[in-house]
Amino acid sequence: MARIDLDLAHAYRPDPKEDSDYALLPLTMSFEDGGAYALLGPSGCGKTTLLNIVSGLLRPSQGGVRFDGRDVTALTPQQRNIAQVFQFPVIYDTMTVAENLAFPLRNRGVAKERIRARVGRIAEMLELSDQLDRRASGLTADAKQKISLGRGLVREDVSAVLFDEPLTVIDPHLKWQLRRKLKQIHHELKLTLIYVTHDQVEALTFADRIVVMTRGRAVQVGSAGELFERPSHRFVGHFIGSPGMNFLRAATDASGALTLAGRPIPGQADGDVPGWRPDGRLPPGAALSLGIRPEYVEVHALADGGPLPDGCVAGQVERVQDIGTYWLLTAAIGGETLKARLSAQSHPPAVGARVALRVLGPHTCIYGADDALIATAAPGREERPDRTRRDAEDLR
Ligand SMILES: Nc1ncnc2c1ncn2[C@@H]1O[C@H](COP(=O)(O)OP(=O)(O)OP(=O)(O)O)[C@@H](O)[C@H]1O
Repeated sequence: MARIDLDLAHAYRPDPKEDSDYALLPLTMSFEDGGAYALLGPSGCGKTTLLNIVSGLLRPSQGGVRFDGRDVTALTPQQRNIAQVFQFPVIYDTMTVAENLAFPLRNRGVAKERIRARVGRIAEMLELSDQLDRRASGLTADAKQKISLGRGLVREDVSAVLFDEPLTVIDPHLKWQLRRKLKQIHHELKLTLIYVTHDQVEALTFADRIVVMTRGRAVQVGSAGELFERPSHRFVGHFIGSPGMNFLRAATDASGALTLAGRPIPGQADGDVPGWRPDGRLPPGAALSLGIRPEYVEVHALADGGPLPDGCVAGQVERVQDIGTYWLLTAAIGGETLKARLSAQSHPPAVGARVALRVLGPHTCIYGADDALIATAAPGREERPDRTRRDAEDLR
């Protein structure tokens, strides 16, 4: 196993000038020895490029790669001692399942007894034990991909195992089982795993740390809880969660108090809003964006002409959807919309009702004009770090 350090950029075209010429903009990042990582982002954001640079299939146009401090930039995947699992099964049809699993070990001259033990263990983990003597040619695509996963995991001496969307061909139910299985296998084998996916549920279930990428940039590296609670960039807030984070156009007045549509959000002067006190002074007179996840928006009835509760904005209910495990309420606030996830046991307000929506609280995030996080609630606020993993379960 190895610690992997990257300090690089990559452009497929020669002589890159603008950001858009780069598949990967300059980045510095480390994968800790024995960690389970996911590279997550939409199509074309640079995930495969990054994975291929780690494996040695691609040489970065700038900078380099270090394994345990050693410069491996010019080395091949074999020399780097990398195992890879691709989208589609790479196995030998004429061999049995056991022979396929044993292949990477036999290639390296591992002793027979050791091979038998390791193949037995991997087959057991992947529930392939009863198929070990079957010829691979007769197996389903799912079973073949399981063998590919097994071949990737069978060697104990690899620097890292890299997965490029390995569950694409897998049937949805089995996909769910395998995601959990891989997590369990990581805990047992303690291999460094890097897993490319565009599916947030897959990333959040599998990885301890997730690298969120967009347009050639790694915008945040964090645990599921960190990405959910404190997205460091608006893209992360939007991409993680179902639905993603709400963003409202906001500003600060001369004293640094937050305003929406030119009106101060009530309660800030006294610090009365429950759980809300920014962890730094907000710049006065700035154009900002207020981010709050649908899970954390509180919805209260609002009497005509009645005062707005602290930390709230006024809105009108546009839509209420029954999602099964929760209600999804959409409210109009001036020209913008805000979504709130309400408990399935609650009685949501009717469409057309005027409501107060609490947007300031312990989970509010404030973003600057460049979409980067500039403030959250100061410590001491209520934390719900397990939320994302639970949400990932809801989505499956
Ligand atoms: N061999 C190549 N030559 C030129 N451009 C490439 C090459 N491979 C990828 N690109 C471009 O580099 C950018 C990043 O591609 P990459 O395949 O790394 O993204 P990705 O996030 O893995 O996408 P996907 O999920 O669709 O595989 C894209 O704009 C893509 O068109």
